[in-house]
Amino acid sequence: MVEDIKFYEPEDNHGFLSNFALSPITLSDVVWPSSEHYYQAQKFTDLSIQNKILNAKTPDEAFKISRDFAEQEKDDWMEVRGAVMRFIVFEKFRQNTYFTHLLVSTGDHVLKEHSHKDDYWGDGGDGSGRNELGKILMDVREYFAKKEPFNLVHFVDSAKLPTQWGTFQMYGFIEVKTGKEHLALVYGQPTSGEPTLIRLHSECLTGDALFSQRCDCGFQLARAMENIVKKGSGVLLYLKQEGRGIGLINKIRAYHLQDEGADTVEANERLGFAADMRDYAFCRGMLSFLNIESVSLMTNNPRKINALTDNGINVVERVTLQEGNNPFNEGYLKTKSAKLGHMFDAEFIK
Ligand SMILES: Nc1nc2c(ncn2[C@@H]2O[C@H](COP(=O)(O)OP(=O)(O)OP(=O)(O)O)[C@@H](O)[C@H]2O)c(=O)[nH]1
Ligand SMILES: [Zn+2]
Repeated sequence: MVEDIKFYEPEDNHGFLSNFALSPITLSDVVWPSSEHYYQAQKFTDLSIQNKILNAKTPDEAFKISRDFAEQEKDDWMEVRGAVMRFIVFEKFRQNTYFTHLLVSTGDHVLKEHSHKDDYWGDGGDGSGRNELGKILMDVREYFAKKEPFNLVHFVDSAKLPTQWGTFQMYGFIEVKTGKEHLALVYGQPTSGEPTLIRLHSECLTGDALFSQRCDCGFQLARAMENIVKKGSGVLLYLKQEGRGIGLINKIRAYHLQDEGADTVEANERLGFAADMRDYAFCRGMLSFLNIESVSLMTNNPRKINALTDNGINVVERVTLQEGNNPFNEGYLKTKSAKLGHMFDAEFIK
């Protein structure tokens, strides 16, 4: 059974669902610090009261000011309050895409405002309340859940990842279309407005974890993480695309054919696969969650540049990542250059 998500205090788990969560909303050039500020102010026609609430330092204060003037509430407030709430909750999420990602990532859990004080907007504390706010939030969620980029991945959780180069923050996502688990490793605080140094790294168990010298993956992974830490900030997307999308066991079959003389492209084709089965469209969801719109991309692979560009990410610069050439991957690197278009210096693959 899917458990209910109960929220109340903005600083607690799922607090972003509360109207008391700070989330600036701009309406006709006026910036409301929270949906609570806006909702409380709409109770009054008197502009001076509206302004007092607008300028309240906190949502709690906005609520208290509104109580102080309770006698001056609009006559029709009870009839219109539902529409006002629906409007401002929708705007809150429309204008705060990070919150929208979090909202959509709650999937199909029932959302409940767990309030002992309120049995209209909330659940009344004992579950008997109408939970009208929860219902509005679920309607808003349904609307955005179908829209890109929110429909691409669901964020699950985040934790620290200390490494030999520095401590990254690791974010876990589920790709909606396939159910695959992907990671984002974030180092430092990428500056908004500036391109972020990123790498899209396709999973390669043999290279990344088992020290294989058949490919260049493990060496590239290490260098990419080092480069990010040296720069002070950046993001590595670790993508569940083992074997260029054919999976680990099929990659072993492909390696077997390569042991017998096939190159990396021929081996895939003999197994009935395209040379490269990867699709990067969902990366836009992860980058949107992290608020990244323009990037310096560490890659030698022109397909990755095109995939991001096609998905609305501005690739400002390509950073080469030529690492780990050795006698065992010489043929592999040459084939990538000749058949897959990888951009290597002649020196690197000679
Ligand atoms: N099918 C198949 N996959 C391979 C082979 N060697 C490595 N891979 C996979 O290829 C992916 C890495 O892709 P690469 O083409 O090396 O490099 P790239 O990531 O596309 O491009 P760069 O950004 O330049 O590194 C990983 O998923 C590996 O598991 C192989 O011989 N056959
Ligand atoms: Zn590899």
